[in-house]
Amino acid sequence: MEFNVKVSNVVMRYKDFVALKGVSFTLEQGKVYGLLGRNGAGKTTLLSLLASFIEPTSGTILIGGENPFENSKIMPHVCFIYNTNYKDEDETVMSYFEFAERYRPNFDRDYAKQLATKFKLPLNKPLNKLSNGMQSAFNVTLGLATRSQVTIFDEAYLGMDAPTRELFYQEVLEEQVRQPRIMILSTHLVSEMEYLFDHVLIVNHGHLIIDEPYDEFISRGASVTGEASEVEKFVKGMKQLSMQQLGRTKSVMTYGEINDDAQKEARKLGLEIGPVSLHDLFIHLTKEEEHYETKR
Ligand SMILES: Nc1ncnc2c1ncn2[C@@H]1O[C@H](COP(=O)(O)OP(=O)(O)OP(=O)(O)O)[C@@H](O)[C@H]1O
Repeated sequence: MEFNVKVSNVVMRYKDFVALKGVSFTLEQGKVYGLLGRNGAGKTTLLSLLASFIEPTSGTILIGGENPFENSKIMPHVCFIYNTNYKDEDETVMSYFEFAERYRPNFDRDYAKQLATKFKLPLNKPLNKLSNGMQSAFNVTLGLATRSQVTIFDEAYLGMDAPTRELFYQEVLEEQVRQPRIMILSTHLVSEMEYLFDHVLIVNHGHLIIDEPYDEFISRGASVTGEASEVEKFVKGMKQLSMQQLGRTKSVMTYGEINDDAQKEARKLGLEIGPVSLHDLFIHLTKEEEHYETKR
């Protein structure tokens, strides 16, 4: 069975606050999705809907062609990993693995133990005796070893140190080769994690403003640098996200295609066209103040 995800025109209202305002997208097996958004943009709300923790106010969510809400056929194949509070949890790491094995059809106990060794998780230690970073490593271990068709990590790295996060990222990449599935990584660590993403979703104020393959999205951003008046002429009419000027040298971040003719023109004018990072595009597409200049 294919567990692709189809979200159509989903609205989520909490009393009189609308957290998601008509969101539609599809997710395909074998891809890692980076879900980005400012604080309060609606990421956790969206992920909680996919995990059927809550039901949408309107719109539809289909996983494997079915409504996943309270659906015992679908739910075992969706795994939502988030920052869980284990302060009252005195079960051990190993007993959680045994529990997961009973309820998760694809849970791989050997892989879970390998990950526990990598993350230095003592199997016989109660969860509430693990440090914050170790609890996150435990969560990530469950998410990876559960091998659910739809695996969601909502800021799962909280508290992990940099080398541990790197171990997690490497496992995400290796797992996508070994057992391809849908993985969604919601994160604020954009620069650190962007190399993992096949596809980028950006939520802003409850709207999905970007839903694009990573490479296509990134290729639309450019920095145009050179003599100020030439740069101004060149970027006129383009969507401009930011500008910096030092003396007579100006650099403008643009968003939109710069075709081959325009590239040639830029070279003639002595302008340099460089790439822009996902981090920069994200910041400037979601910043609060008016863009200093928008499409004219
Ligand atoms: N149960 C709730 N009742 C009322 N409002 C809520 C509830 N849950 C979330 N919200 C509101 O919905 C909006 C989106 O919240 P959400 O947690 O989805 O954001 P987020 O993008 O995950 O943010 P962050 O990056 O800070 O974790 C916020 O304004 C939040 O206050």
